[in-house]
Amino acid sequence: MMDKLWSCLAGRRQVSLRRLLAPGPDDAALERIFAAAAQAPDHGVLLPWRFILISPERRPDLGRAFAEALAQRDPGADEAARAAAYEKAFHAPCLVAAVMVDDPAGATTVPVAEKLVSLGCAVQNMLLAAEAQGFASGLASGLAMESVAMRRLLCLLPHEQAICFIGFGTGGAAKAPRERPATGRFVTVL
Ligand SMILES: Cc1cc2nc3c(=O)[nH]c(=O)nc-3n(C[C@H](O)[C@H](O)[C@H](O)COP(=O)(O)O)c2cc1C
Repeated sequence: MMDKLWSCLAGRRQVSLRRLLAPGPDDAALERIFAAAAQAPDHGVLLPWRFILISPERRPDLGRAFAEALAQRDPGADEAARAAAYEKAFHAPCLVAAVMVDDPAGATTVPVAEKLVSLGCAVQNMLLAAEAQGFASGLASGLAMESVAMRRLLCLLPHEQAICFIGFGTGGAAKAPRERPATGRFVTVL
């Protein structure tokens, strides 16, 4: 059991979204990926996150949002830069936006940092569930996440924040394993 878990933990690597190729997960595999998110710890059981699957039909809208976000923060961006921003929407056969929900209606003492931790756990569960099913994955964020155009496209409420996109697909060229920090660098004993 530990071997299986470890092989997923150690086997997962960031694959840039443009290198994620078809096939992506089918409906059943994707459902397991989302079900894995539901296993995340969640202080207060607030469900402080949600995920938005970007359908193929809406990729052009996402592309326009990326391009608009670029134009907003850099009005001088040239046509090539705008085209590259638009193209990002077509990377990865399966693309999901990860959104943190800091719902004031759930007024509790759970701080926003804990909600973000819960989202991070959900995301990692999803990456591992993809890995366990033979799919590669990658995360992408950037300034466009907070743009007006992106917020409008994703229909975010004021208390919601798009954190990153998660791409799933079939891996690019195998990367050399990343050297991981020795536990002594981040574990101390009080
Ligand atoms: C919230 C979040 C956002 C990320 N956004 C990006 C990104 O925009 N571009 C990118 O290349 N990697 C992004 N990454 C992935 C990291 O670059 C990657 O995890 C890191 O290089 C370590 O590699 P590994 O995941 O293979 O261990 C993101 C990771 C996290 C947790």
